Amino acid sequence: MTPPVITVAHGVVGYDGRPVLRDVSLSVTAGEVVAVLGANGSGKSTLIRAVLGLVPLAAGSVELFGTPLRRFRQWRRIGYVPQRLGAGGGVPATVREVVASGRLARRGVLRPPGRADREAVEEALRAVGLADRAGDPVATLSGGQQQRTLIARALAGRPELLVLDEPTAGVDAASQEAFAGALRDFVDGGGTVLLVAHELGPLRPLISRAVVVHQGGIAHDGAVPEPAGHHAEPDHDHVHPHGPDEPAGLWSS
Ligand SMILES: Nc1ncnc2c1ncn2[C@@H]1O[C@H](COP(=O)(O)OP(=O)(O)OP(=O)(O)O)[C@@H](O)[C@H]1O
Repeated sequence: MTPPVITVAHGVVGYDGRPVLRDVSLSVTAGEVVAVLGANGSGKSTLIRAVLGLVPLAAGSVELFGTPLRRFRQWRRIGYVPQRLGAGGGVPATVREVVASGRLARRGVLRPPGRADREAVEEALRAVGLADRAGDPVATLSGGQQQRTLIARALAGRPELLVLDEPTAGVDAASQEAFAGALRDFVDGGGTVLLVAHELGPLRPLISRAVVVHQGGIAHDGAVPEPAGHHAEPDHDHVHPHGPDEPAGLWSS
């Protein structure tokens, strides 16, 4: 049997001795699109950073593609888009250069890019709707377009797993739609996705499962919860898949 793409078993993470994740277990199988939801500071980013080995576990274990994290070396199978580019300080790189950097893990730094590299870069640029901006300096793009550039960089490496931290936060509607389209193509091609989100927006129909992080644990793992505003509707009387002690405003924080 194929092992899960991600397995976290009883993961504990703390910063400076202060626990952030207490006992988190999570398994993601190939082809799933899992959204990690929760209020600000609940530990969503910490969870995905622990999955990637970017923060150490105080206890518990992580496996990627069936291999314990400490022995895992096949990083080309994973594309990661962190939360923000930051102000950038006027990086002169063009959109195409940034996206092409996503091929480095595959081709190595010293070998010049080949046709497969160039094709993967152009395809990724098309996937996120930035082919016409490829020659422009990244600094001249909107925040949403810069975020799409990072997503294209991850896609250019042709990963099997995409890990995205708030890919659509503060991103304009056009970029959100473009991103949703690129993600759909990726998933249709057999890709697996783990993403942190505050609001799902156009991503919503793509999400197969939601994991809600609350007070250092997983408060819900299953169907995508309704947006918070929905609760105010007068005809809102269906039974929730999650417990009655669920925190309000998971979506509005
Ligand atoms: N490097 C760090 N050192 C110390 N504390 C940290 C560090 N990173 C995060 N924290 C703290 O850990 C807690 C969880 O942070 P995390 O970024 O995982 O939450 P989050 O759910 O992703 O929040 P947000 O929605 O604001 O991005 C917060 O209280 C945060 O201040």
